Amino acid sequence: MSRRQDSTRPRVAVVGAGSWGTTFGKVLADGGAHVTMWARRPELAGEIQEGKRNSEYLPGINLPRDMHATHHLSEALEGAEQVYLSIPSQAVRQNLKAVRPLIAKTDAPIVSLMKGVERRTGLRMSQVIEQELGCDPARIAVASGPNLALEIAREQPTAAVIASISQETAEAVARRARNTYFRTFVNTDVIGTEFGGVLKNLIAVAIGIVDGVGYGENTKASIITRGLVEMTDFAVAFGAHPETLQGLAGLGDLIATCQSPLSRNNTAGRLLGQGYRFDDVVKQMNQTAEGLASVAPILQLAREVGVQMPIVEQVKMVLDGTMNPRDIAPHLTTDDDTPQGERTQNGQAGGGGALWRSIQRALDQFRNGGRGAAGDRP
Ligand SMILES: NC(=O)C1=CN([C@@H]2O[C@H](COP(=O)(O)OP(=O)(O)OC[C@H]3O[C@@H](n4cnc5c(N)ncnc54)[C@H](O)[C@@H]3O)[C@@H](O)[C@H]2O)C=CC1
Ligand SMILES: O=C(CO)COP(=O)(O)O
Repeated sequence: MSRRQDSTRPRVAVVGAGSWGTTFGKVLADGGAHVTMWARRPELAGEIQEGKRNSEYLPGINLPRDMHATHHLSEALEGAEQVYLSIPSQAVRQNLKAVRPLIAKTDAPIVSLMKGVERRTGLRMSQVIEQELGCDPARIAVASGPNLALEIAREQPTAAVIASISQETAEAVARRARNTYFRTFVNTDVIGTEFGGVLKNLIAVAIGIVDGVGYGENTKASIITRGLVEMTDFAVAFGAHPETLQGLAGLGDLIATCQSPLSRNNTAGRLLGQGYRFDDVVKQMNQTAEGLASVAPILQLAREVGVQMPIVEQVKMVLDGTMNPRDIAPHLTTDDDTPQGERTQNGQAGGGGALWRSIQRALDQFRNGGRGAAGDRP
């Protein structure tokens, strides 16, 4: 590629050069963009820029020749038509403070690639971006889906979804972030798309735990299925469309993350299930496992809207060391004797929560002449 051809390519910036940021940079470059990565560490920026490698995060992967990297944020952001963010969720706010003045004169879409919530505030990443950049939410997009970085870096065919409250923004980002091995769909359900990515991490930790204990496929399938119910109840209570949780950002990502040993959340869970203590697991993980920091704020949010999340509750107990990993199950050990309807634990889409559940139970009892329990509901 000549310098002239390179300069006619649309410029994009990727902030964060870990496994996902670098992989996404490759996706964008292979899709025709002029990509500049920002890496916090100069030596990593140097390796990507000079060697076209990121040996720490993507061993064995050759990066495109025209993918660039710098550890100067201003250089990375200069002239960017779109800005992608891929750093651990707990570090996003502080990094955005540095980004803000550098993009003040542009209206470039800002795209979150992250799958966590901020521990202190419980906010989704698009909300943190909106707060810190003070920008129109229609400029913000999020990318999610079954996207294990190393598989995509190996160019294995994958689909993802780009969500923005602005269809136009979602489409502009989806057009840029696609190539022969990476296809992007769009939706306008930012809440469902973001929460799907956050919540599947928590279920993947649970799957890792039971895997580490040595339980088999029945346990895992039960947790995945009931986990999807928890994810849906929670997200819908916050305004998500239930269909989003059936899509790439929900079920799709849940399957990928729960099945793959590449998943860091799954790996962290497995170590816990094998008997390692939480502190030791954190020490052993040299990449980001977002689920570990998201458990507490998600449970706090769930309590605020009256949504029950028995699997996530148990993950927290295992993390806290108050539950033996062997006892984790797709239900609460404190379940009462009344069999639950299968469809959701919290009632209808829309999130009536515990209140709705009691009403359902009372109605069922009334229909049964005051006898018996609620059966499976469609
Ligand atoms: N790796 C994957 O397969 C996927 C990851 N994600 C999400 O992408 C986000 C980033 O994860 P990964 O790239 O996988 O993590 P990673 O652990 O591979 O890389 C994180 C990067 O952020 C940098 N970093 C750490 N602390 C920082 C700070 N305070 N300020 C600036 N940079 C800092 C690290 O040096 C590293 O370059 C997470 O929210 C994750 O859930 C989403 C889809 C796939
Ligand atoms: O989000 C992911 C796959 O879609 C990556 O999952 P982990 O963060 O658990 O590796």
